[in-house]
Amino acid sequence: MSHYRTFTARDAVAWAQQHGGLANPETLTHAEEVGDGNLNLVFKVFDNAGISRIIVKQALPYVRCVGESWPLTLDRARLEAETLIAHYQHCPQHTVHILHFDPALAVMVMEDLSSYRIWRGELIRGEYYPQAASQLGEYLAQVLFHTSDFYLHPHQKKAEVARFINPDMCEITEDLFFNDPYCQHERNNYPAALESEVAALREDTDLKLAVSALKHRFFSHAEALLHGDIHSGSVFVAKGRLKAIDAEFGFFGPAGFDPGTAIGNLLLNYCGLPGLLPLREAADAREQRLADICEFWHTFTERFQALAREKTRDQALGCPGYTSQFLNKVWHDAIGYAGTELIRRTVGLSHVADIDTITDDAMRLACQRQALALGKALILIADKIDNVEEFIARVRQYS
Ligand SMILES: Nc1ncnc2c1ncn2[C@@H]1O[C@H](COP(=O)(O)OP(=O)(O)O)[C@@H](O)[C@H]1O
Ligand SMILES: CSC[C@H]1O[C@H](OP(=O)(O)O)[C@H](O)[C@@H]1O
Repeated sequence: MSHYRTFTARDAVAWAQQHGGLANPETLTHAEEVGDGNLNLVFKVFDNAGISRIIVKQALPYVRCVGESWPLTLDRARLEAETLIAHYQHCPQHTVHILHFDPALAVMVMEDLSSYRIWRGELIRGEYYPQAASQLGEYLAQVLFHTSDFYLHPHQKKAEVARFINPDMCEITEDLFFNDPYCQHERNNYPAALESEVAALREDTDLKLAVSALKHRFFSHAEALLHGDIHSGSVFVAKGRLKAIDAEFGFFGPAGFDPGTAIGNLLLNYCGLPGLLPLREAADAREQRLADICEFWHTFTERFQALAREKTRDQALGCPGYTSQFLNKVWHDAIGYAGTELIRRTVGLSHVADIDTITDDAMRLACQRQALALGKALILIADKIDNVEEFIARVRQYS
């Protein structure tokens, strides 16, 4: 018999008092539900001075943004907590700290990051965090390397793959990224004016073949413990600091998926900027986004290479030149996955504020068209791009 019940604000306060690890838990007095994501309840728990001190997050037995007609496993809370705990072990400076997890209630208690801001909002407002991209590269290099066959003993790696089997959440990604945009589906959501571009997606056999290969690798390549949904809304930033949250899509998948999702979201912002900021500021912010992608790419590559040099345990994977060969494949995958993120956020169920909050209809449509054209091109040319300079040059071609 399950003890699950949906938390009220009062429950959240009691839970935070009991499990928040504060020296003075009685000072916690009230809570507010602030969840703005697609899936879960998130409570901020405040003290008697009105300061938010602890976060209590609970999975609902359905998809929040759709409702009870779309039931969803509560086990996603365990997968989120365990992924973040594993990532914290390898990169505490860039991962939110999970303080407590209860599987029956699907509730976790975590570090309050209210002094940070969600990166997506900052990117939309034109606020620049010059270290964020390189910190995100550091986070992904650390967590992907330390959960890969380069580092883990083969037995431990296989046990970890089993612990992080996440079929229900993976199915959402499999459908939303790789199926829906390429067929007529009731979940799709795009303006009528985009119909001819969207019909062209359905008819493009080369594109669909490339998407099939990306989906197949997502199904079958258990390379590392991914965050699984590392978009700019899953990243908190502050001056010189960055922390990842929201890892309920975590599982062992192709290492290029996370860097691809991150780059895809920087590019969605790039596409939206002309509709978000005045002309001159938008042009400057676009250059910053391209510089962000460069920083992210270089940091990830250099850190992963350095970790592989110092810490590879497997004899064959330690062969000189193998890490570079592996990383070339990771980047080819990442470019393809970035393309699928651009497309699914434009025509699929779940959009991004970087484009949807553009108030001028014609401008928003132009930005959506650019995202689609860029997404398509990236999927098709992914395997031909060998370094970030070539990648940036290709992005500029679609501007
Ligand atoms: N550790 C945290 N500290 C402060 N605010 C948080 C924290 N975690 C989540 N939030 C707030 O809750 C919102 C939704 O959280 P998120 O984990 O993205 O939920 P979902 O799983 O539903 O997508 C975030 O955008 C942020 O405003
Ligand atoms: C039906 S879930 C849609 C979408 O929502 C997730 O994002 P988030 O939880 O961060 O809001 C994820 O990107 C899913 O693809």
